[in-house]
Amino acid sequence: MTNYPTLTIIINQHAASGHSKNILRRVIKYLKKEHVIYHICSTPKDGAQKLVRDLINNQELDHSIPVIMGGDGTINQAINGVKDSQFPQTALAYIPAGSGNDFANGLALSNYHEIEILQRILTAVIPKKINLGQVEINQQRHFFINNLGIGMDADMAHFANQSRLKPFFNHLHLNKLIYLSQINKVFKQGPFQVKIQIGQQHFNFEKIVLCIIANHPFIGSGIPILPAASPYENNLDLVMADQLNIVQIADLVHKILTNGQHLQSPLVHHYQLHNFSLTVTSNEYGQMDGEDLGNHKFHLDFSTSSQQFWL
Ligand SMILES: Nc1ncnc2c1ncn2[C@@H]1O[C@H](COP(=O)(O)OP(=O)(O)OP(=O)(O)O)[C@@H](O)[C@H]1O
Repeated sequence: MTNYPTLTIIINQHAASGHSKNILRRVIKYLKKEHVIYHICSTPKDGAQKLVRDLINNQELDHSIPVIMGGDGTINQAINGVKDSQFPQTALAYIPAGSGNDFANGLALSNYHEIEILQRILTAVIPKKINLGQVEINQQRHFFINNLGIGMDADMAHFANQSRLKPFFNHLHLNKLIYLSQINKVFKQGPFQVKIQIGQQHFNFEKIVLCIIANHPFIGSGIPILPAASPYENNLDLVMADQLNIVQIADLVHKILTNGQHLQSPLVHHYQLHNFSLTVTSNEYGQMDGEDLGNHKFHLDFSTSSQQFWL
């Protein structure tokens, strides 16, 4: 017998086009070598949310640590399952196994091999508190780990998901190229109006093309769009960009990728906030942790929450 905790591994075997199964194989090999007791549950087609909620509500975890293995979509669903459950304080562990893994970038887990992450989980003494975004959409509460975006990033995600080229790029493991291939459609979308309310104060922005509310610095598989954002701080970063010409876009992209000076541009608006409302008055695409929110007007009430992690 070892002193290690028992693990319940909740794996999305389809994450990263099935590559998550290779990570699971290496994890199991290590657990067997160390005589750790573990159980495996695979996520169903509709994801991890109901599975995690039911495991908690039916007390099937039986004091084991739930270890989520998958990408950003899977960890988002797992957290929403915890929050929906009768024990919303339940701590999770996470081994990134997706294609993008931006949440893992935000937690600096991407610097570690999966077996190092596993060793940290097995030897952690107390769970750490990680900040989450919380948003109310049509009186329904959702939690996000990465970001919620309206405008260019959501347009790009929407058109990429619709594209007939997507399976082709996925097959070649060139997932990021699908986004670049959609850039001409994204530029055809016009600017939109955003209204922000912070307490009693109201702010209007007339010609916004990009609006992102983020919990950590990274979007799009490691692009540090909000270098000051931290998942350990109890706030959210809001960044908006005004309508830009191609030269201004090139300049901002260069600054994002080199020195983080893009936030100083007069065309970029940046705030760190705790509680605020955001209204978009025209029909626009939205995304939350990569999930398409559709094309419509938005009224969103943001606040923060937290999730305990064995890290
Ligand atoms: N058994 C399954 N069969 C088909 N799809 C599944 C199954 N389990 C989960 N999924 C789907 O996988 C998607 C989530 O994938 P996830 O985000 O974890 O991986 P990824 O897309 O490779 O990584 P990332 O989001 O980090 O780029 C969800 O939409 C979920 O519905």
